[in-house]
Amino acid sequence: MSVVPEYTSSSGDFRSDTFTIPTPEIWQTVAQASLGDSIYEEDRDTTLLEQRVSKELLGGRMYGNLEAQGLFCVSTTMSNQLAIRTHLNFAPPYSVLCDDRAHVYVDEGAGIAVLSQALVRPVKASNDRFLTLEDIKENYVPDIGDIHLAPTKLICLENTLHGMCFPYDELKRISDWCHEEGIKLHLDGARLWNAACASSDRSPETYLRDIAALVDSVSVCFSKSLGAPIGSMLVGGPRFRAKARHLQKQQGGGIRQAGFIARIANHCLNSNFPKTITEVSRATRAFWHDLHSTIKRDYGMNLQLAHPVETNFIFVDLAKSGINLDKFLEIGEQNGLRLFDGRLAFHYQNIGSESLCALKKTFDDVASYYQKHDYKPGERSARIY
Ligand SMILES: Cc1ncc(COP(=O)(O)O)c(C=O)c1O
Ligand SMILES: C[C@@H](O)[C@H](N)C(=O)O
Repeated sequence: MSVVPEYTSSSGDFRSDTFTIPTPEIWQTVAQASLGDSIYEEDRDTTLLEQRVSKELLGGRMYGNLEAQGLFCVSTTMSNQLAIRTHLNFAPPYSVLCDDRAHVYVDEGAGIAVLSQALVRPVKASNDRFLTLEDIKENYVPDIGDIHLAPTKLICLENTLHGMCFPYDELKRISDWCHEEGIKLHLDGARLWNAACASSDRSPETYLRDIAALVDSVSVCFSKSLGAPIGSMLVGGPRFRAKARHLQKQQGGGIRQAGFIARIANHCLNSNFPKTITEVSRATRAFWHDLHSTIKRDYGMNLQLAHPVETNFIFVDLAKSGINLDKFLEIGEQNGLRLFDGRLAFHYQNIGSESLCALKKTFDDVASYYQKHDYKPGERSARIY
């Protein structure tokens, strides 16, 4: 039986912000966790976290001034799929429209089709960054009684998506239109914390509240940039939460003594939002600025981005930059780094000087290699994010 090597640090891990590991402080907070059974809604820490996220952080109101209520979930895949099933409420034929890069479409195991029996309408963002209302209008399926069609009953947006922020004003336009058309709007906000900290025209706290007021439901995640090992929160109106909680139990997603998980999530909120998450984004942008300019100056290599750097991700387009994926991973490993491909995820445990020096040296070594070797595209292309 193969032995999995012990994972003791994420300082050299740029694969994703999901790889952060619990800190000693996290384990210390567990000792004070409440012990109630959260399936019977008897756990204090779970209830306090649900209330803190829905009432305090998201301002207590969803679209239509509905009271916001939180449902603690084990993952954001679960909270997204529960939201979709709850909104669609089993009346196919219908369809869900989303960005063709959306996690709910690309990375949730065809959950929309399998669990909600819905057609998915993936749409390419015409600006390569976020879906506009025009993109949606050109691709949604109207409910006009045509028995050939699967009318659009839900739109799922994502903020951030590939580290890019969804502009508030565009989300407002889409929200207004959706609700005139009788279409529900869910937001996959696994990294909504990051978008809030990157907002240029309102505080992170105000941003979260303003966003929640535009959507019918939102998922926020504790196990990404916040640094918790597990946990997500699905927030919606009272009837929505009641139905989602029923479906959660049906799917085996009910959690007995969830107090310690909820307490850890709350601890990570206190520790990392908004200050730490803001610092990670600043460090990410600064690293890219320095990397691009020095690699060009020292080696003449013009590194290309697949997406703009707005929060905690740098998406280097390896092929356009003339870098073979396998060579990049090989040199990264030589420098003690864990990489998936050109997507570099920054988090509060890998922005120390040693980590960033190892990452910079990786690119120096790659650029130096290509001063002596021609670029050969590899068999394997980068993961489709
Ligand atoms: C945008 C987005 N949504 C949802 C998820 C799913 O989260 P989880 O891993 O908790 O299921 C992820 C990945 O972690 C993600 O990047
Ligand atoms: C791969 C995906 O599920 C994960 N959310 C990530 O961004 O790493």
